[in-house]
Amino acid sequence: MSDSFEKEAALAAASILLETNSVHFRPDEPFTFTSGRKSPVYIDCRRLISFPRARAKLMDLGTEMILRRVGYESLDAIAGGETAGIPFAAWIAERLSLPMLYIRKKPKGFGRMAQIEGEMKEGARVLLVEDLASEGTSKINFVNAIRAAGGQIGHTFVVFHYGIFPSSVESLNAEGVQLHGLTTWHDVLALAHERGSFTPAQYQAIKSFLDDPEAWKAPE
Ligand SMILES: O=P(O)(O)OC[C@H]1O[C@H](OP(=O)(O)OP(=O)(O)O)[C@H](O)[C@@H]1O
Ligand SMILES: O=C(O)c1cc(=O)[nH]c(=O)[nH]1
Repeated sequence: MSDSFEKEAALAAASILLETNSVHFRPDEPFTFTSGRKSPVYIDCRRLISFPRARAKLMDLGTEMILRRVGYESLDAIAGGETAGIPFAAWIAERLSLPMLYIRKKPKGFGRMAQIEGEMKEGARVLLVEDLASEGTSKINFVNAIRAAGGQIGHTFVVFHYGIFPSSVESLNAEGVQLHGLTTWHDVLALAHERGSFTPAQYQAIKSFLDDPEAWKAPE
């Protein structure tokens, strides 16, 4: 983290995720990611919508991060990724006084057959907003949809970025898209350790997954 704003943002977001019980650890019954990967940990950012003070703080920080990193006059629309990205995109669009869109995972199979909902002008500079990035698979799908519909995209914002899968940043960078996240697993784990949120055994197990997710094996 480069400056005091970024440090404050990372700490506040990590603290909110812990306080709202959005951080899950379940080694005996692993979670399945969108990519198909099995994992003993899962972050449920969808819960955040039910906590008005926490979500307002996160959206204030997110808006500030976007203004600092992307700019004040460099975006024409804010697009939420179906499903979890949609409410966050709405709150950020409101704060930035920009039009909002949402992007379906797949084109709707009937009606207009649209994948992008809302009015996206040809060449619009779109920010993709999502709740979270793990391996980046869903982001690439949404980026392709924005481009196929005539939009431009160079930035995506998430509340939480795993920060342990280099492929997430690399695959987006290869598409010319920068990923901006408020906080990562490194921030959450450090704060959880400081607060004693996990037992020493849980802490070690989570750390060993985060240090080397490829080596982690789900129980038979
Ligand atoms: O693959 P990544 O780009 O790293 O992001 C992981 C995605 O997985 C989750 O969505 P999920 O597919 O579970 O759908 P949902 O938003 O409809 O719950 C989450 O909301 C992210 O969008
Ligand atoms: O990769 C995913 O699908 C994923 C991971 C995670 O921790 N939380 C989530 O909502 N999705």
